[in-house]
Amino acid sequence: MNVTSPEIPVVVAIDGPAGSGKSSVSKAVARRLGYGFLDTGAAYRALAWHVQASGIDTDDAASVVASLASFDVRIGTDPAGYAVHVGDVDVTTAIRDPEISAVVSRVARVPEVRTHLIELFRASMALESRPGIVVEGRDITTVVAPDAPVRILLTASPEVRAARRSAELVGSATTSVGDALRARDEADSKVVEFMTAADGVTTVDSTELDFDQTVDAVIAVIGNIQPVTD
Ligand SMILES: Nc1ncnc2c1ncn2[C@@H]1O[C@H](COP(=O)(O)OP(=O)(O)OP(=O)(O)O)[C@@H](O)[C@H]1O
Ligand SMILES: Nc1ccn([C@@H]2O[C@H](COP(=O)(O)O)[C@@H](O)[C@H]2O)c(=O)n1
Repeated sequence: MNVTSPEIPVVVAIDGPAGSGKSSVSKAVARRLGYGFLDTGAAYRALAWHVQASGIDTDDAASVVASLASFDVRIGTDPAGYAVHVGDVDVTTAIRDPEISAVVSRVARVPEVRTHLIELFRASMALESRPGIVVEGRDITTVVAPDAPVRILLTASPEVRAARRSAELVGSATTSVGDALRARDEADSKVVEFMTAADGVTTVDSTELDFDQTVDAVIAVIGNIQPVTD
């Protein structure tokens, strides 16, 4: 596959449902290829954190939109030194809290929020200095970077996703974790389509694959991208 210019980073777009392995697999792929890594869900999570920290109700769309003016988010694209900041606060760990997962869809459904964050994502992609960038989320293959040379839908069965996620969360039963994933997918699906692959998008189903096999499967899809040298 050819890419138009050596200066423009190759974009690998990856979407998928909650807990499908998007961030961990994308980060590992980026590290292997020497690419950048952009976790777009982290921006929506950071906004949910900012809204709550500002004492705003996440259901109050007008106030959520107003909060964008003070939302100073920075998401690094170094897969080895991944960190998320809002202003001076390192929120890398805080935004993974199940409390944030439970409310993030409420801010992500607001159209002005999506427009604002999509602009930030595109700016970050354009500024990437590595030869490529793996960008993961829900609408990367369809809205953020529909022309990306590589577009992947990363899936796994709901049972396997719940089991993997509950293994991360000490003291959480698989059934309640599964319910939370399902509720988030249901809410997010009303806004963007990520449960089925759009035209031209390759599905990688990791249900029967271990982590390394999944990374290999994604890298196999990326295949032989060759930057065009003039
Ligand atoms: N193929 C795999 N085999 C085993 N474990 C996996 C595999 N893929 C991902 N995992 C594990 O599943 C868990 C969920 O992965 P991850 O957090 O990357 O998913 P995600 O899609 O980014 O989730 P979310 O949408 O909630 O942010 C992690 O513990 C990760 O290590
Ligand atoms: N492109 C995206 C990415 C994420 N979202 C919203 O953010 C939430 C958190 O995303 P994770 O990938 O960290 O799970 C997700 O549930 C969506 O509400 C989005 O809308 N678009």
